Amino acid sequence: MIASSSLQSWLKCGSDNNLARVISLEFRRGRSKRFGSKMRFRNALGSRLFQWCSRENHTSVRKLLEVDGTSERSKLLKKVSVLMGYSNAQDLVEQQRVRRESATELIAVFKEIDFPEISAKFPCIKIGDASPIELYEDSTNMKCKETVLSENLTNFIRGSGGNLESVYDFPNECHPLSQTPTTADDVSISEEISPMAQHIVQEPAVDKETRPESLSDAITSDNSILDKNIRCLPGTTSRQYRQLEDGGFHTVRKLLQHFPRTYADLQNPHGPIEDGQYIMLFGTVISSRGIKVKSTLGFLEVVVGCSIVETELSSSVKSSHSGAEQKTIHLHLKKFFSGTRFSSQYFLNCMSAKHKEGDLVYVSGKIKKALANGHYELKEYIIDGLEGEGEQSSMLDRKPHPIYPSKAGLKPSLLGLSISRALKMLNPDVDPLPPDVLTEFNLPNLFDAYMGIHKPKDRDEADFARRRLIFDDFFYLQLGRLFQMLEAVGTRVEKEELLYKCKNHELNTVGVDDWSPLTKKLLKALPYSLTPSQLNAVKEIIWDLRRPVPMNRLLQGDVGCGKTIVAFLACMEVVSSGFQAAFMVPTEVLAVQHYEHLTSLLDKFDGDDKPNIALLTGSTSTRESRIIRNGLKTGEIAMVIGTHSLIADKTDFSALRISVIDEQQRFGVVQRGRFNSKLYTSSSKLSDENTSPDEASDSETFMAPHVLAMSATPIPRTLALALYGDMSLTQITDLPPGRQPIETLALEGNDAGFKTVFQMMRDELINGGKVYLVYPIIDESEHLPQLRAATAEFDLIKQKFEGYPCGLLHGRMRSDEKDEALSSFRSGETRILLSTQVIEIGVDVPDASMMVVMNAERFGIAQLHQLRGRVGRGERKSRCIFLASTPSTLPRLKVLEKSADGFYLANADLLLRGPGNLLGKKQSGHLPEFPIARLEIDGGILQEAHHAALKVLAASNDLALYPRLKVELSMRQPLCILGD
Ligand SMILES: Nc1ncnc2c1ncn2[C@@H]1O[C@H](COP(=O)(O)OP(=O)(O)OP(=O)(O)O)[C@@H](O)[C@H]1O
Repeated sequence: MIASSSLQSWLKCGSDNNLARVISLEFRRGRSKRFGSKMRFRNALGSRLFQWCSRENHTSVRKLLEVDGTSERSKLLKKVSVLMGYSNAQDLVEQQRVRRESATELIAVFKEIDFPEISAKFPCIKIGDASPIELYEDSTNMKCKETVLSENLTNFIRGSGGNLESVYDFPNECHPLSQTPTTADDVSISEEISPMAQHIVQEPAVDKETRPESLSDAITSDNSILDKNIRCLPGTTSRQYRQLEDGGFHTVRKLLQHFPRTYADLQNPHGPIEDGQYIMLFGTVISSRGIKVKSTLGFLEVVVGCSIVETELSSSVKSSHSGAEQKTIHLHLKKFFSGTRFSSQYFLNCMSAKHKEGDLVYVSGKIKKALANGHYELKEYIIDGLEGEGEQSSMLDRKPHPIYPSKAGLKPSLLGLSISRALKMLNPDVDPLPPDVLTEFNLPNLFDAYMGIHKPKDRDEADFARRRLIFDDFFYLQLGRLFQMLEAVGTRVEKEELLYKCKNHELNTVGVDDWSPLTKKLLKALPYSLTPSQLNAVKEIIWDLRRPVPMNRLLQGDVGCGKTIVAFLACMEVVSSGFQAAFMVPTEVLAVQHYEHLTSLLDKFDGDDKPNIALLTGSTSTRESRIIRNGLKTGEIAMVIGTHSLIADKTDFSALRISVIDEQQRFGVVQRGRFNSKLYTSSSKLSDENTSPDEASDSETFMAPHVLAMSATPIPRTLALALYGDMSLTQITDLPPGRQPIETLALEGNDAGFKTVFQMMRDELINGGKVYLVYPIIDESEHLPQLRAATAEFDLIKQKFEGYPCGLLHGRMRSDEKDEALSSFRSGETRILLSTQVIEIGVDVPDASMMVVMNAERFGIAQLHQLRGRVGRGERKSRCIFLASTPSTLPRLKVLEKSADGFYLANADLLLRGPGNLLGKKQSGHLPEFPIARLEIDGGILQEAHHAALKVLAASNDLALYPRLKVELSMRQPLCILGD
């Protein structure tokens, strides 16, 4: 008894903290099999106690503590814990954990931030320049805390050789509460430490007038706060730091670039609530309790009361809106915990304490079931507290409440809280963009943009902010790319030309009067006038062709918008100057079609200046192709239209100046590059009068041909190149006059579906239309019995539509048979064409008015869009029917019902497939990380960003005038990811 009280008094006299830590350690080691060593136990706890006993000569106490063997170990731990005033060892561990976390968090703030390391990494961070003592000097309160900390918490550490981590820090998986479900978000410490941390992050205000303009000065300017380590965030616990870092949020910028996925409308929804419905409501915590069901099971139940407006008249309280009723519903949020550890009353109490009665919260989830009138159980829910007065008042002010997507298992509430803290650190002067760019492009400054996206006053402010942040995404990409190009271009001429282009980006067209005579002649020969955007496209391309730097341009326009004639005109411009043009298409059918189209136009030329045009495909006879190749080599042939044969090794050009690649997505990267190896010789003259003879000969020798790629549906890689690469973009945005939208229907290909389709076909044929039937395969396949085959259905269709001649077209037919089938359909000799996807690319039969695609789910979205583009190419109203094999595939096809916009559909594809490796040869890959931009709707901002980047580089091509932009660029965009 005496021994016991003596030990008790010793335990209570100041060393209890240390001893408790030892016991806690031993207890946890005992639980974790990995650490259940008797040896350690003796060393750690035993030796301390025995030392003390020996010193104090307490033999009786010594006896009391004398235990041998691990079976007695737990008894001792319990005994000592009770003597120390805890109910048992587990209770001690629990309380130690709470203390330990608080301590570690505080120590983290004082000790863990390695200021010199941070400042070495980020020279812009000023705190590293000052000695830590000075930093803390102002904060006596904090200094005091640090001293207490040092004394209380580091005593025993010193006794253990100063190695806190090794002695007390457990690997996460061994921590008894490490498996705590992530419902807990301990922020209690944050209030305590925030004043100090705020002090740390506050930087001296910089007088705008005296702002340094040199690069080194700029590096230390305030915009660099964005690249500070998040460990500088005020009021954040070390556990939260770790969580954030594990989630990839290493810098303030990363955090601020985690944008809300949406904003909650603070008006709770109207209408009745049904089972399974997804709801997002604001409300007040009514109760929160942790209930232990049995020794290994417990649950937490939080009841939230939300006020909603219902349209049903049965509810009790009338609102001011006529016909609407306001009532309070109760949401029951339950979370179950299993295992003795998590079902302890202590743990459950801790969990329930997270939500206090009266707390304002935001709840989202699915209604599981109605429990009673006005009471609903919610599943898969998220409950976010509205932390701090700011958020609560934002709720009361009915401001939009940002909803953050979770990332790497981080709770949206933690992210929201950390973002709020990061915003507090921001300086209004954080923007590296020059003010004139902001004014010209009507953008908010960066500070306002971050505030506006995370804490908008209203939706408009959020939208305005979003515009700026999207602009930044694109602007730095464009700036980086152009900057890199300027740095990298080899010759002086190219550099100057590129700069010229940058400086005069608004003068980038050549008016019709200045076109070459041949180009003007072709324009005159057309049976129609060009649409405004076709005309603009030609002007833009011709301007580029006259630069002595190779053009790399994408001509994008939706199916049937008339890209071919634009490319023909560009070829004529080059031919007119004595150079050669090559026009490469992916199929023979298309090559023949283009060849016939162009020759028919050239036939209208009067005089004898008609250029010599040739057709070269795989089906061209050996003799004929030898003659053509010879003509290309000698320069006798000015323009060649063909397939892959154009890039065969044996095809040489005398002065190739432009290569047009139609439907360029059909060609691989390597194939496109092959044209570059066909450098033209310097024998021909240059058309650019502005270029001096010296420069001309320089560039002539080394310049690769201009490349004009055409695409209706840019595949992901193309799109990515337009964004990242040096590919300029010309768009045709209008359709020739008289075109009507194609009526699109996605139907299930069952009996009823076919009946409808056949009836529609009949109506179309009676009205004089022509119908394409597209099949996924040529012949029936045993392995794929569900697929319809073109040849197998030929007779059936002939029978069904007697009196309407049918044709067949597929890839296994001979070239002349294909031409024959297509020209019969074009002339109207056949009215129904059963075909495979061979018609997908570029086939132009203007009066074809209906298309039916069998087993449409077998085709990609972009492919279906291309196929659909084979109809609606004239003035006749057209229809396209996609037949799905199963109902489950219908939703994907319905995307095409809703949109006829190639860019939108390409993006749907982009999201599914990723844009591929930009610089490699792969055609598949992952989506680039755009934190906020959505390509399908933000193309306009991309253009603006491009212009802004040009403007900046035009003013200072090496960015010497904009040091802050240069720093920002390197922080955002390590240039290596852009290639080169
Ligand atoms: N300005 C115009 N006015 C009237 N018709 C035009 C005009 N421009 C082109 N066309 C006609 O529109 C049809 C489609 O043109 P074209 O084949 O060049 O389209 P495209 O953009 O290449 O389409 P796709 O991507 O499907 O190949 C052709 O019959 C062409 O003669």
